[in-house]
Amino acid sequence: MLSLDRLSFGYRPHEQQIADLSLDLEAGEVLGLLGPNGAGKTTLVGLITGQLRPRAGHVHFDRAPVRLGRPGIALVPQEYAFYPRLKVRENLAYFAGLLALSAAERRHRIAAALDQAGLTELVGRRAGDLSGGYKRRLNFAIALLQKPQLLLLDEPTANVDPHSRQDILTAVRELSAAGTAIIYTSHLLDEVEAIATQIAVMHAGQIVLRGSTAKLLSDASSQVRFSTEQPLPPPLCQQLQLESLDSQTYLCDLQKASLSLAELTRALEQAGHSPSRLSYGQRRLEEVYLQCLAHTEATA
Ligand SMILES: Nc1ncnc2c1ncn2[C@@H]1O[C@H](COP(=O)(O)OP(=O)(O)OP(=O)(O)O)[C@@H](O)[C@H]1O
Repeated sequence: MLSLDRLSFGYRPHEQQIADLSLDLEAGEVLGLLGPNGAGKTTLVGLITGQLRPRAGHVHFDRAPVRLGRPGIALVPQEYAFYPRLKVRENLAYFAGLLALSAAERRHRIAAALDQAGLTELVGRRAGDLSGGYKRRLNFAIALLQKPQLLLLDEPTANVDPHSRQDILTAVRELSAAGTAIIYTSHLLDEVEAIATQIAVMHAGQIVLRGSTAKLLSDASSQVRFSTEQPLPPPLCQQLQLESLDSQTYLCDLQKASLSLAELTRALEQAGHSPSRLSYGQRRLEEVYLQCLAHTEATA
């Protein structure tokens, strides 16, 4: 459905914020787009929606090149994108009026968007007077008016309370179940782990890790993470094939190192380093993400 082919982009002639990036996404998938500050997530979102033009490469949606305002692609931006002086109802009526719809279809879409975003009770409130969480919901409702096939959400739950966050996540799940492809950028990894079917990690304008959430988490399930009181000597790290996450936190892939958990702890104890805060089994996305970035930075 969405296909990015060898995209490059720079804000200025000698800069490159997106570097030879390719990515595909199918209907109904929720892609968690992760990466540290400045990795290029918002820039990539701008290229997908057609707000930015690639220097090289292509963005295709349903096999046609993407242009700004293409029907079927909607964005929930980081910043508030409505008229604060207008009421909630007036904002929705204004944005629905920009779509080529019959009056009946407009009314229907407004009611559905209000319902999906949990805003029905607040239609008469001035948008600027809403709380931060409800302003986010209004941003979301405006994007839903289009009934998008591809919905991009750029940190939609930043500064949102747990209740509003759950409502937004529920709405995202419902949209994905109905076939909408979703790209979701967030720094809240628990949230991404809960809703994303696919993960892409960006670093310096490139995708450094990509795969299904289930596969990425299960691939890492033979890994043990532990801490020690003192940094371990490099020969011991080499012998046990340990990857250093920070000066006193290590990761061992038992499968790759051909070790059992008992053998690993015995070897550490024999060398005088009792492991503490040891975790083993299904990994959390946060660990996979941090490991990926540590590895990327170490090899950069
Ligand atoms: N309008 C702009 N003009 C020039 N440079 C920009 C502009 N917008 C972003 N950049 C630069 O592009 C790079 C990528 O920024 P971008 O906002 O896409 O990152 P991000 O991954 O979304 O970060 P964050 O997690 O902080 O939102 C950064 O180095 C940033 O300084």
